[in-house]
Amino acid sequence: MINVVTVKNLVAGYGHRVLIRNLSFSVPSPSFVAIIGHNGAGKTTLFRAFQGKIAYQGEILVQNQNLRHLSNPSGRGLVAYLPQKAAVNFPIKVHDLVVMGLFRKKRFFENYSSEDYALAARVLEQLQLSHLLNHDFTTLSGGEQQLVWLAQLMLQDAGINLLDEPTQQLDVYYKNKVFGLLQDWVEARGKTVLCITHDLQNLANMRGFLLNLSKPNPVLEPLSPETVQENQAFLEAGRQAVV
Ligand SMILES: Nc1ncnc2c1ncn2[C@@H]1O[C@H](COP(=O)(O)OP(=O)(O)OP(=O)(O)O)[C@@H](O)[C@H]1O
Repeated sequence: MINVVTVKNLVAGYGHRVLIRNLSFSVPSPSFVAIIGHNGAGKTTLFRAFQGKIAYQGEILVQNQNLRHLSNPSGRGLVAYLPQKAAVNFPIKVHDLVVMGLFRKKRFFENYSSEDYALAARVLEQLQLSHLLNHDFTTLSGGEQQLVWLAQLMLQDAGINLLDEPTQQLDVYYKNKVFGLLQDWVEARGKTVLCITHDLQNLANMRGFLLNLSKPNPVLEPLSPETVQENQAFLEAGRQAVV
């Protein structure tokens, strides 16, 4: 069987500070996986390991291929990453930013076609952002900017998507909408989404798994109202001392 994502005996951190201690889990089929835990538990650090941005021990396999030995996994459409905060400090129209999600299909300096822009417009429509298409990205609210980045990531069409708090700045309406869209994306398009989030109340009715990095031995737990409630209570009870 080809596992979509397998993490084996992962150890990662910064210098002498080990944040991820011997983490192993396996996602056997395209799934939604919520990654939860207290601030500083190592959630973003886990994604940094996936991107090869920090040294780690152990193995990370995507579709049974060792990420450590894969060159340019994002260029190959294997893994896409949506960071917690991405800044743009020059004027750019929303649709020009979103269309860049198609970079894999373009050669260097090749222009985006009207078909490319039509694809970008369709993703923006799914996110109910069509009215912002011609707006300057830098003038949008924080939540609107977050949705535009999500549109760009969806256009990348990668198999495995690492999303770092994609709903952090969204209002309650959009939080629900984005989690619903991610669920559709997994189930209708066969995408795998690893999603760091503090929005536990949105997870209770999702299908997939959660991974609580604050637990002493984190494992994939199937999402259900009961597991979400148990993990919420666990996190509310406070942090465990790190020995
Ligand atoms: N480059 C770095 N060098 C040293 N320590 C770092 C570095 N980056 C992050 N840390 C520390 O590692 C810890 C874990 O950071 P990480 O960003 O993985 O947490 P997180 O679980 O994503 O938290 P949050 O929910 O607040 O986003 C934090 O205490 C942070 O200060």
